[in-house]
This record gives sequence, C-alpha cells and structure tokens, in this order.
Amino acid sequence: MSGNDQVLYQPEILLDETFTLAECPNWDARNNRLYWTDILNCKLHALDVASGQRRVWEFDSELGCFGLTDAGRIIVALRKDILFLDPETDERVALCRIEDGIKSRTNDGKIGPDGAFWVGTMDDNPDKQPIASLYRITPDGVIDQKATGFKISNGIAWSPDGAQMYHSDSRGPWVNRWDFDVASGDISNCTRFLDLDDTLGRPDGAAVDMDGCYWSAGVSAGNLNRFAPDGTLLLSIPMPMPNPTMPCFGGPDMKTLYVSSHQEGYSAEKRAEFPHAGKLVSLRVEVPGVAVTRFREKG
Ligand SMILES: O=C1O[C@H](CS(=O)(=O)O)[C@@H](O)[C@H](O)[C@H]1O
Repeated sequence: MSGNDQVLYQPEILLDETFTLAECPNWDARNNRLYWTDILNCKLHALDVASGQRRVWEFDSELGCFGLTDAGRIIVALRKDILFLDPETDERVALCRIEDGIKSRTNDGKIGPDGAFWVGTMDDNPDKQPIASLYRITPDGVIDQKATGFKISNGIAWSPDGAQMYHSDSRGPWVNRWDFDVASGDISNCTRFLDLDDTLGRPDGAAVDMDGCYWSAGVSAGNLNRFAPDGTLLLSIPMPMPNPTMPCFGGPDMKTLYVSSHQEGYSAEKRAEFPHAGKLVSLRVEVPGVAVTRFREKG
C-alpha cells in the first residue's frame, strides 16, 4: 500500500526486514529515497521507495547517525570517526574524530538549520553514566562541544523557524528546548520541555511538523507521541513493536512518517513474540513535517 493510500495514523510495515538497532531515518527528497542506519551492525541502508531498490553500505564501527549534504554526499558519524560517504562511488573521506579515549559512541544526530552536523554521544557501558555530550561539527571539521552531562543524547530536532532546538536524554528521561541562532549555531536559554517515563516511553529519536509539534519515539512503551509546542500530549500512537526508535517525515508531500525500531538485546523467544521488532513502518499524517537541512559542504 503506497503512502498515499494509507489511513491516517495507521502504521504499515514498510519492509519485511528486521534490523538490530534501526535508527536515524533520513528522507532524501532529491532521489525519493529513505536512508537509515543499523547502528550495532555498522551499516547504512537505503530504500528507493518507488522502485523498491535496496542498498547497503558497511563500515568498521557502530554507525550512530548521519546526514545528507548539499553536494549529494552523506556525512556519517561512526563510533569515533566522522567521514563523508559518496553513495554513488562508495568513496569515503575522513573529516575528524570525536570523544577519543572515552568509552562512548555516537548516537542520535541531525543536520541543523545552520547547515552544521549536530552529533550526540552516549555512554556505551551497561550502567549509563552522564558522560555523553552534544557536538556541532562544521564543514571544516571543527568540533564544538555545545552541552554535556547526558547518558544517552537523543531526540534532536528544530522548530519550523529554526529558532528553537529540542534535545533529549533517553535516560533522563527528559526533553529540553534551547533558543537557537540559525546564523551562528549558538544555543542559549535551555528550558525543560518534557519530563517523561515509561508510561508514554523514554524519548528516543524525534522530528517536528509544520505546526511546531514534536514527534517523539517513546522507545520503552511502543508509542509514537506527538506533543504541542506547549508540551501538551496531542497523540500517542501505538506502534506494532515494543521499541520504536525514531520518526522521520518524507514522501512527496512530507506527510508520510517513517519510523524505525530496534530489537537490541532480544532473546529468540522475544523475537518470536514480537516479529515486527526491528522493522520500519510508515504512517500517513495530516500535518507535513519540517524538511531537514542539508549539510553545507559547498559553503
Ligand atoms: O538511541 C538509542 O536509544 C536507546 C534508548 S534506551 O536505552 O532504550 O533508553 C538505546 O537503547 C540505543 O542503544 C540508542 O542507540
């Protein structure tokens, strides 16, 4: 069933494939293509929605997040390495490294309205300590630590006008909102937007729609939650798997929500109980999403 035929808010299985830790779906409007990562399997995946063509790129460490660039490349955050990938030639060019010497990995990240790559990290140890940070990476490879003291940096997204940045710690579990200067990438005036728990689900990946509503994957409750700009819960949509990880708007009208999920640490019995865990779903929504900016390679 194509995205245009789906009933509103009804999740449909997009692909009959399961991934261990699918995250970071990204819509490539130029090519009508969805990209996502399978973090722990160190892979980047792509689906050409019209043709169904699938492509996979493999890397040598966990692929936490990535973003699309204005030059048609992909900026990729591996465990520590940040590099450019040309998806057509498979050429890879190193840019910089992040958090060398710290037992952490990159996690959620996104290109901001300032055209920079915002990358969060997470404590990679079983007992999560607040060692994680949020960084801004510019085309010249300058890494600027913007905030720190998190356990699992997540949920980054910007308001439609770019003046506000949302950011979560899945193990807070909370979502903060910052004032954002699009010209400089400066952030200020951090306020608490949401305090969450396992009722609605810990805040994993997120996206914002054109009404300024924050869509958050409630990763510990199997929900996709939509919050108004004042923090009011507007919708909580049950997903067909226990652990949704991140929403992303796409499709020609930006009214198709693609949602990734995980089966990290599942036993064989749990996988059998939840056969859709680790799959991607899509659902139609009423309000289009905010298009994610491309990384400004070309200045
Ligand atoms: O993005 C991620 O978030 C989840 C969050 S939680 O641990 O369920 O609170 C984490 O499991 C996953 O490893 C990480 O990539």
